[in-house]
Amino acid sequence: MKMALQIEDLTVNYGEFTALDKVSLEFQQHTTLGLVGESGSGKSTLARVIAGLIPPNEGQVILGSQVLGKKRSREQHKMIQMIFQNPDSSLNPKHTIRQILAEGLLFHKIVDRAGVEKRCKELLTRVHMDERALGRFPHEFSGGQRQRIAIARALSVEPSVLIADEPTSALDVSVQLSMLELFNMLKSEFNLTMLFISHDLGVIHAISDNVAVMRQGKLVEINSKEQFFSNPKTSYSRELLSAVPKMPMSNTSGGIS
Ligand SMILES: Nc1ncnc2c1ncn2[C@@H]1O[C@H](COP(=O)(O)OP(=O)(O)OP(=O)(O)O)[C@@H](O)[C@H]1O
Repeated sequence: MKMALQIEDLTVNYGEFTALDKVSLEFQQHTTLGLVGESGSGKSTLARVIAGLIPPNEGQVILGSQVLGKKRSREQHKMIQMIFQNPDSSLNPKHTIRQILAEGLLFHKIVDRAGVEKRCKELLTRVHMDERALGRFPHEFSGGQRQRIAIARALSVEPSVLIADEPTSALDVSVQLSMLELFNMLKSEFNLTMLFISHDLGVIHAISDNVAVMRQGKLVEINSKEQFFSNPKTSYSRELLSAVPKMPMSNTSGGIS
């Protein structure tokens, strides 16, 4: 299978503190890598480096066959998009949903001005929202709907890689489930390669093809989902799994939620 993204020996220091310590990973095209690890293990830092939001002190990110330098081109930036736990961080409260979606479409010349309205409507449909949302403002929507708008915004520029950092953590369980279904659907529709961060192993089970585990800035395990949940490689992963209360079996969590 082709590699969509590779990261090699990524290291990030915050002053004396090493938040990422020579992390290397490969992402096969059109797969989802679930990233788990305790709070402070470096998951968000890794996500932000891959998305180009913070530069690494060492190491590199390779997208397809291109090494992404410290200053990414406009095209390189658009290819890796990120979604956050709080959608408000990427939605300008003073802009209508139309303006929010149109911005990236025009900036990256995905469509011309005449094509914007149609494309905005299509994007909303893809995230299962009504096109009448276009004239409204972010505060007029629920948290789950705002997250859908943030997803539509990220996908508007046609990225090849989507990074989602705890995108369902702030949502009710019922909304979480429909959001996970949406991510799985969009992964196929948009041919995405995904990095999905969650502290919830039920969510990781529902969304991932492969699972990576971080601890204290280091990658301690990378495994297929099946192997991770049935036969993890490290005692740390076994600890993580055993810390999860056993719940009645469900379709999404395989008993771990
Ligand atoms: N800008 C910063 N300056 C200094 N230290 C930072 C900064 N950002 C993160 N850190 C530290 O780096 C470590 C890794 O943080 P990071 O947010 O990547 O962890 P995480 O695994 O995503 O945690 P969580 O699950 O709680 O979000 C933490 O100890 C954090 O306090």
